[in-house]
Amino acid sequence: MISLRKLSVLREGTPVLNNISLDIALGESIALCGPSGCGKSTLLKTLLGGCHWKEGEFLFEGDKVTAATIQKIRKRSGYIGQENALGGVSVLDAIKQPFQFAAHRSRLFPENEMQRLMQMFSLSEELLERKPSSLSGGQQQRVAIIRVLLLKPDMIIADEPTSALDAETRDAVIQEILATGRTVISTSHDPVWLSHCDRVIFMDNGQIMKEERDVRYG
Ligand SMILES: Nc1ncnc2c1ncn2[C@@H]1O[C@H](COP(=O)(O)OP(=O)(O)OP(=O)(O)O)[C@@H](O)[C@H]1O
Repeated sequence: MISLRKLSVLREGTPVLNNISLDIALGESIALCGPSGCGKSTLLKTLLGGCHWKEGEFLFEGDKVTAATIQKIRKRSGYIGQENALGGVSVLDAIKQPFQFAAHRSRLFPENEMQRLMQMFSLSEELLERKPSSLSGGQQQRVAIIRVLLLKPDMIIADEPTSALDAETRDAVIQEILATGRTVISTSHDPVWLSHCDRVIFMDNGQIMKEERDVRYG
C-alpha cells in the first residue's frame, strides 16, 4: 500500500529523517517506537503530506506520491494527533465536524455507532454537551479517536493514541482500532499497544534501526 524508498526529510533545514525505507501492506498494523525526538511524528506527518522529503521516493498503491495522490491518501486516512485540537462549541459539534467537510457531506452521521463507541470508551453521554476544552486529556483523546472511527477510514495514522488512557479504555481502543483488520500506522511507547501491532519499527536519530514482529511484552 505504502512504500518509502531511501526517504530523507529536513525540518527547518535540519535533517530529521535519513534514508528511511519501509513497506506497509494493506491491513497491516505498524508501530514506530524510539526515543523522543527521533523522528516518529515526522514520519507520520510525511505520510499525510505535512513534511516534504528532499530525497528518496514515496509510493502509494504503486504510484509516486504527488500533490494529487497525497489528497487520495488523506481522503482514505484518519489522523489521531498528539494534540487533539477539538474545535466546536460542544463535544458533539466536534465529533460531527468532519461530516460537514466536502469529502463526507453526503454521509449520514452514524448516531448509533457514536453511542456504542462512547459506551465502549467509558464516556458518558452527558459529555456531548460540554465544551471540548473542559474535558480531561484522556477524555479528549477518546473523543478524537471516536471522531476518526466514525469516518471508517481504510487507514488510521495515530500518534501515541493511548498515551492518556487507563488500562481499561486502552484495551477498548486497541479492540476498535487494531482488531479490525484495517491499516494502522502509529507511534507508541505503550507495551500493550505494541504487542497488538503486526510489526514494531525501532527508530533512533532519524533512522530505522530494526524491526520486530509478534512483539510480546510483560
Ligand atoms: N515544526 C518543527 N520544526 C522544526 N523542527 C521540528 C518540528 N517539529 C519537530 N522538529 C524536530 O524534528 C525532530 C523529530 O521530531 P519528532 O516530533 O518527529 O520526534 P518524535 O520521535 O515523534 O518525538 P516524541 O516522541 O517526543 O513525540 C526533533 O529534533 C524535533 O525537534
